Amino acid sequence: MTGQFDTTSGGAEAGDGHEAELSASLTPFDTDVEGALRPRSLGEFIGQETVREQLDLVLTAATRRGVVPDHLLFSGPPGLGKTSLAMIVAAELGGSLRITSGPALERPGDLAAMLSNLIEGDVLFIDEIHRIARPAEEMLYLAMEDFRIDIMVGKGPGATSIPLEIAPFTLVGATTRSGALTGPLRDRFGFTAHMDFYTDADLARIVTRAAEILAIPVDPDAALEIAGRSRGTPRIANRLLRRVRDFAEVRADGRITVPVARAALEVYEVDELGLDRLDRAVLRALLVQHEGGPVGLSTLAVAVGEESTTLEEVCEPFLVRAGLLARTPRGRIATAAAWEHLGLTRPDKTPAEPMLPVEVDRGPGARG
Ligand SMILES: Nc1ncnc2c1ncn2[C@@H]1O[C@H](COP(=O)(O)OP(=O)(O)OP(=O)(O)O)[C@@H](O)[C@H]1O
Repeated sequence: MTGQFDTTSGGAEAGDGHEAELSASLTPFDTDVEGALRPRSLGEFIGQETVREQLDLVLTAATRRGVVPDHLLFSGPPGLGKTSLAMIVAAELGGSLRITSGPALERPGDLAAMLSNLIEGDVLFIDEIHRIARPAEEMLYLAMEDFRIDIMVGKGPGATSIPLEIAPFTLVGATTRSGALTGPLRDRFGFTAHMDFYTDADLARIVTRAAEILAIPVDPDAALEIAGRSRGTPRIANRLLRRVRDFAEVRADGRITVPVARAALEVYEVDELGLDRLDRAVLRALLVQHEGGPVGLSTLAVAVGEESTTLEEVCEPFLVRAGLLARTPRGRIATAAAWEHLGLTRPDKTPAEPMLPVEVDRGPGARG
């Protein structure tokens, strides 16, 4: 079954100038390279076996009962396939996919317009749902539970609310911070999928699949080499593949072999663990300027000329996950693996042992 993907209308009222904003951040399957690489069915979706099995059960059972499936929440770091899964849900159900994001739903009217335009079986995808404004969130409660919204007419004491039935639909919410969702919103999802980082073997399959779609000849070992530097993330794997392809076409014969992949990734400054220049600059500042810490985040940020938030949100999660950096109450510290990775020797920071008087047992009857 193939669903339709409506990412342009956003469901907002025509002419309010808000359509593009409501649906700006996302792309349908075929508009760009990333879209072309998206898996289109659960069968094509590589890895995340548990999520796939659970989701398949939810969708199949609902289809057999002839009802719309429960609302679905996909949580996990960026680039792991939440948007792709939402598209797959719509495709598997044969419904249309309406795409928007939490920050775009500033006014409840924006959401009301989208909801009232849904037809039965549609899938409404709200990316970054943890960033939805409170009034829109409250409207969503009723919509999710009773397929109904209350439209406020008028202002002040004369204002009245008119209930409006909406078509049964499935909401798919995606979030990188499920902890930031309010309890009432989280409770209204019938199924939550926690997406994990991918194994190198799964990423190598993703690279191989993408290479086939893009008609890039790639050796299996080279796919694994790219996978190993992709930080467990399909989006990064596909991006590195495209950069390695550039290198292979310009500096080699077009085929991606292990030496070609290694040479390319050296040019793009992606090391064997997947660290980029900024990651290594952070580690170097921590090791060389601060002897491995502990050091505060803002001090590190100044040392590498970046914003603290960039360090905290972009570099740190991976450095921590790779076991190179640890957060402690006194600040960031480097692990032994970090010294080893940058090929540096840890200075001996143990303070000199104070000379303590040693008591010697000279045995009974001994004299001073
Ligand atoms: N399981 C998978 N199998 C094959 N390709 C995948 C898989 N998951 C993701 N991809 C690829 O990775 C790219 C990024 O995936 P997607 O946009 O769905 O991630 P996301 O989690 O929604 O990210 P974000 O939260 O940043 O929007 C897609 O274009 C797709 O090609």
